[in-house]
Amino acid sequence: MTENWQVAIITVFTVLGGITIAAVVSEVYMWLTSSGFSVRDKHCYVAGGSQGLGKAIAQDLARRGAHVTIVARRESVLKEALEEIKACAQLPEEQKFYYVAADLTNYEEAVKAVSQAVEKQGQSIEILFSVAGMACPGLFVEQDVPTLTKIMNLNYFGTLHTVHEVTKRMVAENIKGARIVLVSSTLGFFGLIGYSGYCASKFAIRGLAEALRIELRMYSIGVHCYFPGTIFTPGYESENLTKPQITKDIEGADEGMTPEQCSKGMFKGLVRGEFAITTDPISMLFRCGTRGAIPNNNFVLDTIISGIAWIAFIPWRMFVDYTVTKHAATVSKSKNKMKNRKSE
Ligand SMILES: NC(=O)C1=CN([C@@H]2O[C@H](COP(=O)(O)OP(=O)(O)OC[C@H]3O[C@@H](n4cnc5c(N)ncnc54)[C@H](OP(=O)(O)O)[C@@H]3O)[C@@H](O)[C@H]2O)C=CC1
Ligand SMILES: CCCCCCCCCCCCCCCC(=O)[C@@H](N)CO
Repeated sequence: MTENWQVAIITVFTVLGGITIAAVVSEVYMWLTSSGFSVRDKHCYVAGGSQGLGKAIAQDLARRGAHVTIVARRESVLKEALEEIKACAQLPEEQKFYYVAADLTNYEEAVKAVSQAVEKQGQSIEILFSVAGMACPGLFVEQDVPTLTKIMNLNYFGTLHTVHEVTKRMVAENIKGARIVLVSSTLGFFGLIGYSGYCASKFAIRGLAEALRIELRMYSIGVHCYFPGTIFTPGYESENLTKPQITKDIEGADEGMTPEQCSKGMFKGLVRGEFAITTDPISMLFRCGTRGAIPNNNFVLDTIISGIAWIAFIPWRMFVDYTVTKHAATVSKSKNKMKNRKSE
């Protein structure tokens, strides 16, 4: 006769086995439906490619045999970066590398940059990486509206200008294997103190990417969105100059990655055919927990992780809310002290 404990063991193994098989089937499904991500001989346009994440992506593109154009404002930085990118070329004799200096927040300049890149390369843009972005953290009431607008102007409208121009050309020229890769942030999944303007801009990119993923199927243009956590870049160093201490304290839980690690992980996701790409565990947890109707990267694992996330979000919320409340009490205490000192 089968004992109860035997039934229990058999049940556990059947469930675990079932989950494993389903996860493997989901993986095979991803593999079958992904058309890969070949950049060889293709014109890849990297907006914001002169430093940080954009430069690391451009270097990986060079290693994979692409023709690369990088775009940013400062010509001296572009020049130096281009040499570093060229040095990574897989086939230095055949690959072409150019830079275009432009301020992408200006629509006319963004459009002109695209046509200059196409002219220089003598080849239409087949893959677009829209990476240029900035964070200018601060407490909402201490920041002025022009600062908050500046963030949106680069992160959202800068992205929009280039994406719109490049997409129109891809459609008109019926480019085969065309892809658009947008860069949001883990803060495109959830809000955080000190990042109000930034979160809004990165949520906007997620919205744009989700809608375009569906719409651009009409023209067989693949759309992907990358959601990185902390990356150690020049941009990260400058955002730290204005970042409130409380924001630093909370985000300290995020280990951070180098731009090279991020780019490598992003390409892995692109090759797997993922729409929403994450490369660190915290961003993965928030991707699954806030996935809405976006495509899964593995139906079974994402569903299990989303369940874990919804439970993990409870202590997370308690922690951030408590930290902010405690911070408010400290601030008002020190304000009172100052007042008393003045009146003495
Ligand atoms: N670093 C981080 O912790 C994280 C970053 N991200 C996102 O990743 C992306 C890259 O970030 P990161 O590498 O840190 O940024 P960096 O500031 O290091 O690099 C930004 C790049 O964009 C260019 N750029 C900035 N403004 C403009 C403009 N108006 N017109 C044209 N080009 C411009 C810069 O060149 P120039 O100044 O010469 O114009 C540079 O090449 C951003 O979208 C960012 O929001 C997401 C999550 C975390
Ligand atoms: C449920 C479990 C919770 C686990 C702990 C979470 C830790 C908080 C992570 C906050 C990370 C913020 C990264 C910002 C990246 C970015 O976009 C800016 N650097 C702008 O460039």
